[in-house]
Amino acid sequence: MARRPRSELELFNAPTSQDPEAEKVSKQIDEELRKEADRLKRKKSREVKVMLLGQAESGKSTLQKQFQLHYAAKTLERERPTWRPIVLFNIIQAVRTIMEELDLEFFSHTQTSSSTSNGLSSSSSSLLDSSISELQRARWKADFAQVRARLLPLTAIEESLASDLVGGVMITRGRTGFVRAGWQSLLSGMRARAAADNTYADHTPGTSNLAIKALSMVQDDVVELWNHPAVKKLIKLRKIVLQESAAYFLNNVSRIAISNYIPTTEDILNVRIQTLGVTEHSFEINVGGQTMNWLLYDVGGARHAWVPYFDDATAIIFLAPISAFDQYLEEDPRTNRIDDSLQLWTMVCSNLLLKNAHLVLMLNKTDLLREKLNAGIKVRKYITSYGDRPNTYEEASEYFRAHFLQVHRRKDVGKRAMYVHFTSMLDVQATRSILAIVGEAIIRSYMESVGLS
Ligand SMILES: Nc1nc2c(ncn2[C@@H]2O[C@H](COP(=O)(O)OP(=O)(O)OP(=O)(O)O)[C@@H](O)[C@H]2O)c(=O)[nH]1
Ligand SMILES: [Mg+2]
Repeated sequence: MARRPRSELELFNAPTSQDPEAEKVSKQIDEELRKEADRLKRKKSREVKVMLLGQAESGKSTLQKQFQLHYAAKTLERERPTWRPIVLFNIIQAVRTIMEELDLEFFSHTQTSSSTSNGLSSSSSSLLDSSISELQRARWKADFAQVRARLLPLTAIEESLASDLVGGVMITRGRTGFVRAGWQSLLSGMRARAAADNTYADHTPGTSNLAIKALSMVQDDVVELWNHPAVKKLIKLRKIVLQESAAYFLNNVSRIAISNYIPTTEDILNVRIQTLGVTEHSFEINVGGQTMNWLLYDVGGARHAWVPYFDDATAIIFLAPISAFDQYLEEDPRTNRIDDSLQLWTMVCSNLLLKNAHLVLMLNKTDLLREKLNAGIKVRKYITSYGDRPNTYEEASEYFRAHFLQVHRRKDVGKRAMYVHFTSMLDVQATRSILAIVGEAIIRSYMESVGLS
């Protein structure tokens, strides 16, 4: 007859050690505990902890997606539909931001002068005034009034889409329009479910289907708005400031506005959603014949308060977006974003708690840097110390690299070697090669740290 498993209480009240049966059970338990401890020790000894650091929007989550793409492609495949509402959210956010700025431009300025000959008032504080005629302005205002009315049903969905994403928590309506705490747990819940049932379903179907429908009905208006000369002009004048990925999504509206839309890998890499807190991602990665469990910690924003929890990190990958030379911090508009990155990098290099971590520096968004320089944006205008150097990609990228290297040379408390890469996290092929190099270097450093080299 099969023996009934003993309950914990029975084991607790088990006969004394003279009882051979009890001794056998006790030995068995000891053996199992030892095995479990061994297993945990083995697992821990194969764990590579990597912390992703860098200012907000530096590309940490995008790097995490690239890791996933190269080392756990199946999971990314399963998650595809869960990015659908977020893509839609990014599009609606962009449309709403443009509309708000146009509203301010055309309808909210202090009207100073009296009516003009065509019956429209002219405003004195408009940014566009200096560069366009009154007639032009009146035409644009009329264009916008029409488009605005047609786009209202689309922008009205933003909040319910957002509240679906955050499980009803809340969403801000600022430029970044970030989603507050809650979305990650929901998204990871959705991912877990998608992974578990292996389905390809959107887990917020109601609202995102509604959003797709609304988008498909007004897609021509979205395109018209996006290509309108007034919008282009206000973007150039930096009156309208959109997320970096807005242009990508607005240029792809007709592809996305279909009922069976599933985000492509490029869409997923372009999505912008702020990470809050720390998210852990685990991958089995085989580097040089060794399969290790990599734990990637994606730290939202520049929250260095988390650093003490990662004093056992094998490596830190620090991302510095070098395209940001003409941008300032949202929370402190006097701080240039490259300066901010250098300050954070100084903190990382000089942090004693992290002194054993292998350092990798990724000078990211090189594609955007190129674009900006090609468009004639001058580094010197924003960073005076750039002086008379040529405004070329080669010169500027080298200039930024030298600054980061200098900080490392002066501030590194661990006397570590440092690996620098120029990256564009949207470039799948180039990132694949860089991840292979970075992976090997991290494993080598890991082996040295555990005395296996
Ligand atoms: N053009 C370009 N865009 C990039 C690159 N890397 C990231 N992005 C985009 O930049 C935006 C911000 O990237 P994220 O990965 O969300 O930034 P993050 O560092 O995780 O930001 P937080 O979560 O706020 O800390 C996203 O829209 C990305 O698609 C790059 O190399 N080039
Ligand atoms: Mg992030």
